[in-house]
Amino acid sequence: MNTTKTSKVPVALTIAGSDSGGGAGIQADLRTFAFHCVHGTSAITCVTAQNTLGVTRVDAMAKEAIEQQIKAVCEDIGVQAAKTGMLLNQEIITTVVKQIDTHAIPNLVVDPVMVSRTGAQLIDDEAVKTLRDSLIPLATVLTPNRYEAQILSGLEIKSLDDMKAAAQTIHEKLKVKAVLVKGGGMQGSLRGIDIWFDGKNLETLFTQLVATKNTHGTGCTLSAAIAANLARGDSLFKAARQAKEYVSYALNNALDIGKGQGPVGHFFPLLKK
Ligand SMILES: Nc1ncnc2c1ncn2[C@@H]1O[C@H](COP(=O)(O)OP(=O)(O)OP(=O)(O)O)[C@@H](O)[C@H]1O
Ligand SMILES: Cc1ncc(CO)c(N)n1
Repeated sequence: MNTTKTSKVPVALTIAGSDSGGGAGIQADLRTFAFHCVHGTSAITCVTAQNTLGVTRVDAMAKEAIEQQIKAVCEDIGVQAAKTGMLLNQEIITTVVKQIDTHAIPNLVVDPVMVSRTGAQLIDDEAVKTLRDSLIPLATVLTPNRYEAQILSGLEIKSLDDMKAAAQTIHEKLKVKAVLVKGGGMQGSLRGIDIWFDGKNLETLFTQLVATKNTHGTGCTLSAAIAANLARGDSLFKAARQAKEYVSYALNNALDIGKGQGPVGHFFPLLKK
């Protein structure tokens, strides 16, 4: 008698960096996929020595290693959605774009990791240009933070109206299906607010501001949750709206570990769907 239970489960792929501290990157993505009952696969683009205080070293993976990871997953398992996170340089971005095209990866969520929430640039200008011109046009959903939205829209973002203008400008300029401008880098209660635009609907996604310093990995968790929801078959806006709620849960369950900014908490009851 066949006693093994098999199930058709949605599969998502994260193409991102490794965070040794476990709070962001593929570590946050895979936990997020799991809590959405989505099987998580990964292609590591770079390895960071990182903790709650910051990043002390970054090593890029060879482009062949990135190619082979994506190929191995797509040729055997297949994915219903994917997200991109930290793509360190132009060569990595170009490699990832080629693989996304070769394997026709659907439902791509691009988290354009270029500038940290505090405004520190994370990748060089050449990489920013390649990200904007080659990868972002492939995005189903783009999730820039405040500073990344300023770069991509060319607009200064200080208010909610500025966030709305930036979302519409980015959608128009970069031809993405939908864009979610994240508010974590804004001031006051705006930190809990994101602006969605998909060419038709301009929506404000509001959650209460969570008074915690432990917000490491919020951006990774949000984009991974959107990808997980898309892999499960949700519509674009529903995927984003539910992901926003998930991040709010994760912030309210943040982990007080390390001497700096602890990670958001993915450990709470499985989502009731
Ligand atoms: N203190 C907070 N309370 C409520 N929501 C928050 C808070 N901080 C961030 N968020 C939410 O977290 C999500 C990520 O936004 P953020 O601007 O922090 O992205 P990011 O800079 O890419 O994140 P990361 O720091 O992980 O790179 C957004 O939905 C934002 O509204
Ligand atoms: C590996 C990695 N990816 C993304 C971020 C952005 O939070 C980070 N800090 N580390």
